[in-house]
Amino acid sequence: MLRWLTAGESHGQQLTAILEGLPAGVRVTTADLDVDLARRRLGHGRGARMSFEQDAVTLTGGVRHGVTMGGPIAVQVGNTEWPKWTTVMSADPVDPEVLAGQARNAPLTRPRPGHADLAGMQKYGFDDARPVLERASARETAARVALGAVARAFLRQVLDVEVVSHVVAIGPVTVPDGVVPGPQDNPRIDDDPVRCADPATSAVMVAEVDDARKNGDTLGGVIEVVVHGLPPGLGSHVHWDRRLDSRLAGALMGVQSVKAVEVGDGLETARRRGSVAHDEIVPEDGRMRRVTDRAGGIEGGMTNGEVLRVRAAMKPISTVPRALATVDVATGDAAVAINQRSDAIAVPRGAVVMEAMVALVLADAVLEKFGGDSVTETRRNVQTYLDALPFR
Ligand SMILES: Cc1cc2nc3c(=O)[nH]c(=O)nc-3n(C[C@H](O)[C@H](O)[C@H](O)COP(=O)(O)O)c2cc1C
Ligand SMILES: C=C(O[C@@H]1CC(C(=O)O)=C[C@@H](OP(=O)(O)O)[C@H]1O)C(=O)O
Repeated sequence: MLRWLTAGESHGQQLTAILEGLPAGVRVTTADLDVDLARRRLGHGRGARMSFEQDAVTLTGGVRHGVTMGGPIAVQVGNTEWPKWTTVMSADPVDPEVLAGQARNAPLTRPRPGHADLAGMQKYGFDDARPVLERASARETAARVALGAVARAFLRQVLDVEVVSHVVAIGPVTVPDGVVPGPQDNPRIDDDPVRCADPATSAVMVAEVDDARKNGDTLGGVIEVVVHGLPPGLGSHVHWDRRLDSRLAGALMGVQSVKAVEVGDGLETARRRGSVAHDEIVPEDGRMRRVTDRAGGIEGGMTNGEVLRVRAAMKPISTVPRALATVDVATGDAAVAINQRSDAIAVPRGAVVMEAMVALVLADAVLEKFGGDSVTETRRNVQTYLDALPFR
């Protein structure tokens, strides 16, 4: 079983993450983590912080000379914002007079509709949104992406699995059906300002982002994660919490601002008749082939050997410059919500976070099916299974 945890605040000293349960022998370096962290910072519509936040990443446990040793893998991602926040975010008590002189420490009492501010203040008994937004912030996804890079290395090394993603909708602008990136397409898609795999749609998406920003507004959208190279049989039909679709949906819904998850053709499937909703199986050269991949590579909660496709829908950013109505909790009066430096849209960056979550869930499912204390052992178990697989 693979377990992972993150800790740390948006303007704290650093994020900390631990990944436990990965076998020994996975080749992974700081540079591998840097690749995905850099990808997470890109994208048209990103906020100012993403142009200077450096994501200073260090592997602090579980890896020696570029190879995992079987123990928990520990990662820290330093916040380059920290020097400006040492007093306001200090773990130890600070002299109240010193704090009073810090403009950044002024209580945030005008909660943003759509962010965690108000529900978090009520739940935890705060009269200031700061302690809520610091942890609700998607800054935390940098830690998940660092762990996802480790999971990605494992998947590549045991199964040649590639996890790619693309943005399929921004606001009302949607890519045409049938655009599915290949296993090596991430670098090409990364070059696109909105990580869209279709150049014509990309241009319209960019215009949509520019228009929203010009009007003091924000946007959401839909991301599709596509996974090539998975064998059939990951996950299981036997119990709800062993279903791979259930585990993927939970992991993707666990990313800030995700409001819906679809597997394969998802909601569209529900609108079709059965005769055109499923993936027919035909014999070909003594093997079997699926005519389509509407199911997105999962049937009965298990991979079926086809390309895996899952989609996550992100709501628009809730720090809307054209400020939304709220109540000042200090006075009870009508007010406009906090507006501060923010992304106008985080969907292109969010795609890299979704990849990380999918990679972590798949690495867990691979270990559940094949076990192994070393990459060599896991690979051997995979090969034995594939060699014995009927109807292949
Ligand atoms: C990668 C990423 C970046 C985000 N950037 C911002 C941002 O700059 N400003 C903001 O208000 N919300 C941003 N969000 C969304 C908030 O984190 C989210 O609205 C908040 O956590 C509440 O969402 P929830 O209701 O889904 O929990 C971002 C989300 C992600 C995934
Ligand atoms: C810092 C990151 O994203 C942040 C997520 C976020 C939010 O409310 O979720 C708000 C913004 O933070 P700040 O107000 O400090 O600019 C984003 O920049 C990051 O992704 O690394």
